[in-house]
Amino acid sequence: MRGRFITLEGGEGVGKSTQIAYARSLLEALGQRVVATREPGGTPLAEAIRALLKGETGEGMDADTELLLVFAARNEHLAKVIRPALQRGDWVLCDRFTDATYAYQGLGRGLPANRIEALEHWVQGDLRPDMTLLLDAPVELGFARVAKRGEAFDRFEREARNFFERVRAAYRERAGEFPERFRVIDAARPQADVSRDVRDALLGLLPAASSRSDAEDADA
Ligand SMILES: Nc1ncnc2c1ncn2[C@@H]1O[C@H](COP(=O)(O)OP(=O)(O)OP(=O)(O)O)[C@@H](O)[C@H]1O
Ligand SMILES: Cc1cn([C@H]2C[C@H](O)[C@@H](COP(=O)(O)O)O2)c(=O)[nH]c1=O
Repeated sequence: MRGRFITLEGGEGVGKSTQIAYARSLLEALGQRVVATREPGGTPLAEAIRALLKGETGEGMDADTELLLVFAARNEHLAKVIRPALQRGDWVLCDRFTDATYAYQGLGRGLPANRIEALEHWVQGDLRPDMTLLLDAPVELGFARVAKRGEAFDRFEREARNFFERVRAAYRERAGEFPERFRVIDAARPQADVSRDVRDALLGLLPAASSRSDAEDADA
């Protein structure tokens, strides 16, 4: 049986990594095999591309170069990690995927959607996430959380506020376009409230045999 492909999306600092860690421990406690991964990244080569994208060379980057690097990393990640895991029947929890490309390189950078669609079709074929959890929160709230980490901002995080407003708007548009796939979660609330919504969304994908009370035991 093919596994489940779940992506978490949203702007900077909304809590994606936090909720992936939560989802992983919940699913593992329910006896599921889980691969938790991220984009860009997830393999040594894709992580090296991530470092280039995040700006470790210190030079700027043409928007089309950025788009091509994102999809080069994605192709490697799909070939080495995501497709094999799904073929084994595992759950794949991925911190960002192609919706991020539509948000950041599409509305954010202003690249035309048909350029992204062409690469999506080439690299993914018909593979799409089974479910996408969009953690939605005001841009300033996400940045306040990122700032608390006390780390230097990367090449994306140094973009202007209106870039991230476009990213947020693009994610919300995508959620409206694909309502069967997206669950929009208000990520401005305390962590435990967000996790409850994540749990409810995931339980909806589990076979009926894994009951809600099992999940409540795992959560305790
Ligand atoms: N609901 C929440 N309320 C308050 N703080 C939170 C919440 N969720 C996560 N945090 C904290 O906010 C910070 C950012 O969270 P996290 O790293 O999970 O976000 P992210 O979306 O993965 O960030 P990035 O976009 O940088 O990858 C962390 O310090 C985390 O502990
Ligand atoms: C998948 C993907 C990612 N990005 C950007 C978005 C973020 O600023 C960084 C990833 O770092 P984070 O720790 O997850 O915040 O990469 C992008 O521009 N396009 C994409 O497709």
